[in-house]
Order: sequence, then C-alpha cells, then structure tokens
Amino acid sequence: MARHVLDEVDSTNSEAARLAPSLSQPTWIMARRQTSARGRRGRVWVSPEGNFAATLVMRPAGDPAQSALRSFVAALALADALALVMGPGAVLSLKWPNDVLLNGGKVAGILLESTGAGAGVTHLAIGIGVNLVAAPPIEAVEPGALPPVSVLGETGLRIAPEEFLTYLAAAFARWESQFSTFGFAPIRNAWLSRAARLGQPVTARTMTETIEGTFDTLGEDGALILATPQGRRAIPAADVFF
Ligand SMILES: O=C(O)CCCC[C@@H]1SC[C@@H]2NC(=O)N[C@@H]21
Repeated sequence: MARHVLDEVDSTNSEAARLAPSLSQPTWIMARRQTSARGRRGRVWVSPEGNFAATLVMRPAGDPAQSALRSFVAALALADALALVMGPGAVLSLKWPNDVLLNGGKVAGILLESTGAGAGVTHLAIGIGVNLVAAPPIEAVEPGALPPVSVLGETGLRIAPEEFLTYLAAAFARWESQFSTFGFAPIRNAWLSRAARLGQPVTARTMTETIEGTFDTLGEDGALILATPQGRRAIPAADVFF
C-alpha cells in the first residue's frame, strides 16, 4: 500500500476525498497535524502533533453496506497494532460501533466516509485518530461519554505516528484479507471476542430515541443487538453509553 505523509492538512479524510480520483491503489494519507479534523456525527476531533491521524483510501468491491463493515476491520487492526506496540499488560477492548478503549478509556476513533453515492460509491475513506501522546480533557467530551485517554498517559510509552502507521498498515492488511476472503463472519467473531460490555446493560442513543438493554451481540450486518424488555432490537446507528 502506498503512503503519503503530510506535515499539516485540514483533515486527512478531506485530503483523501480530494486525492481519491487520482489514486491507482489503496493509499494511507497521514498528517502530523490536522487543523480541522472531524469525528463521528459532526463532532470536532482534536488532533495535536504527536497523535496519530491518517486515512486509508481504497476502492471497495461490494455494495455500500458491505463496505461500511470495514469500520470493524479497522477497529480490529487498531487493537492489534496497539497491542503490539504496548506489549502485554495493555487492556484493550472495542466499543460499538468503532472505538478502541485502553484501560476503559477512549484511545482511538474511526470515521468512515465514502465518495459517490448509493451503488456508485467509488472510494472509501477510513479515517483513524489515535491519542498517542495527548487526550482531550474529560470536560471536552459529551456528558456520559467515556474518559479520553492517551497511550503516553496510560503506559508512559512514546510512539511516533510514522512508526504506528507501519504496525497499523500491516494489521489492517491482515484483517482486510480475512474480510475479502471469508466475508464478515471472522471479523464479527474477532470483534465480539474483544467487545466491551458484552452481556451487560448499555444505553444506545439514536437521532430519535434512547434505548436501554443488554448488549446481546453484533448483527451479521454490523448492527448493535440489544435485548430489551420489549424484545430484541437491532440498532444500525447510535452512540452507546455504559
Ligand atoms: O468520532 C470519532 O471517534 C472518530 C474520530 C476520527 C478522527 C480521525 S483523525 C484522521 C481522520 N481525519 C479526520 O478528520 N478524522 C479522522
């Protein structure tokens, strides 16, 4: 896979969208600084120098729903890369839909965006941010959200973003080959084995409602499946609170 490393950009996902038409192979676009990084649901993502910020741009085979499952591929790759750089003792878990937790705090997030629409999705941009050296203060996140943490703060380890990209790109390539060869099943199983709060009560907040239930499983389409007093609910998109 090709790599572009930039000193500064507005957002690596925006740069991905601009570069996509001219790329002939899957490409990682990394930036040392982002001036206007974005998170899920229109939130701001704080991306100071020393943290990891990169976007993998690819031309996905398959329909948009299938492409979207790459957020789980990316979450697994992130967990593997973090486990490798931190060694044993790091307690990593995955929070639906695609956060990576370190010692129970949010250490990384993923933002999937596509260019083109419907059956015409031409490129997928998988944006990944990791708090390698700094995490925003708890006051900066939504009430009830997990505390942001950094690798440096939790472990004392200083990992350079370029070095992290080497681990992440290799881990992504391994999980991507599982996904393209065998489909979502092995990804789903691996994700479930690292899932935070499985079998425990969670609250899912969608645009229109708040649903409380027990985190039962991950659907075969990536939905969050909750067991609620009213029965099982499959939730395609939400924020989850523990
Ligand atoms: O809300 C989240 O948890 C997702 C955060 C994703 C942040 C990354 S940093 C690299 C890429 N560029 C962006 O503007 N956002 C993503």
